[in-house]
Amino acid sequence: MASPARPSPLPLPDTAAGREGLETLLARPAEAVVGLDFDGTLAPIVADPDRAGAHPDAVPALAQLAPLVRSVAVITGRPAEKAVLLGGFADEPGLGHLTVLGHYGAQRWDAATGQLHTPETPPGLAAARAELPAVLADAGDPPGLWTEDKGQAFAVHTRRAEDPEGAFATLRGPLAALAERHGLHLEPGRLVLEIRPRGIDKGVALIHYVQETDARAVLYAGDDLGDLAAYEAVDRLRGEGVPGLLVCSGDEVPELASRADLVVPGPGQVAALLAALAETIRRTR
Ligand SMILES: O=P(O)(O)OC[C@H]1O[C@H](O[C@H]2O[C@H](CO)[C@@H](O)[C@H](O)[C@H]2O)[C@H](O)[C@@H](O)[C@@H]1O
Repeated sequence: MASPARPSPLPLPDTAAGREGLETLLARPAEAVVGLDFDGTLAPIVADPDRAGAHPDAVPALAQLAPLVRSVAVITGRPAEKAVLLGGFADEPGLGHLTVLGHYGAQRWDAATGQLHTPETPPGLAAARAELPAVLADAGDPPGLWTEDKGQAFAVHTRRAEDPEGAFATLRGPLAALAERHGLHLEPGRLVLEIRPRGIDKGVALIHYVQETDARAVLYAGDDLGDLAAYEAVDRLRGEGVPGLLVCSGDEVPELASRADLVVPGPGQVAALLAALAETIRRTR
């Protein structure tokens, strides 16, 4: 397949598989799905999760790219409605067909209908939440913790603790045991330990979305451990003949960065990549 000419801002992936994924996306954009994580990928990491917002270049870049590809999905650990709000995704020209898969794919919001589909609250969550204060107290109640109640899940943040890394390490085992006792899953992330339902992850969500849209190429960008399942899904899709490009936003999580085809410094450069993709597709079609 002939490679379309690329303008200089479009970086070249480090791997042959990534280059094939990029070339396929550029050659047949109308068959491609773009999947994007929110925090750390579209939105810079900040101390207060309620004050996270999309990078100023992210939504304009997405709005340029979305009409040129088959579909764009934001796949996030956030509740979908929270990501829509923080991202400013609703009523955005160009994003009329955006899908936001929240709670690692358990929940779905579609811009086209404005409808939000939320599953039943998982059994065990209320009991785990009630037990949390005792678990934190037994672990010495590290000062400066903040618990985010997400409805279908809850997350203990250590970013604003006196010793963020130390508190994370101290709490990981006890919170894993709490999740286990209640049939739930512990999802570790960037200075956050989240207790959420089992049975769904970003990989399952991405595979379903690619199947639903009958896509023949995929780009996925993420920054954290919760994105590893989506990376594994792209590997599986490649094995089934669907080329893919794995992008990592920043290198704070080596488990992810080491598996990426392309590492960019952060959300500003993810936005620049999306804009460069849109520009290249427009120039070469
Ligand atoms: O799947 P994502 O979209 O990446 O969401 C993962 C978690 O992101 C949020 O926490 C992270 O971002 C915060 C704001 O920048 C930061 O303060 C925190 O340290 C990060 O872990 C969010 O608060 C969680 O609910 C998401 O699960």
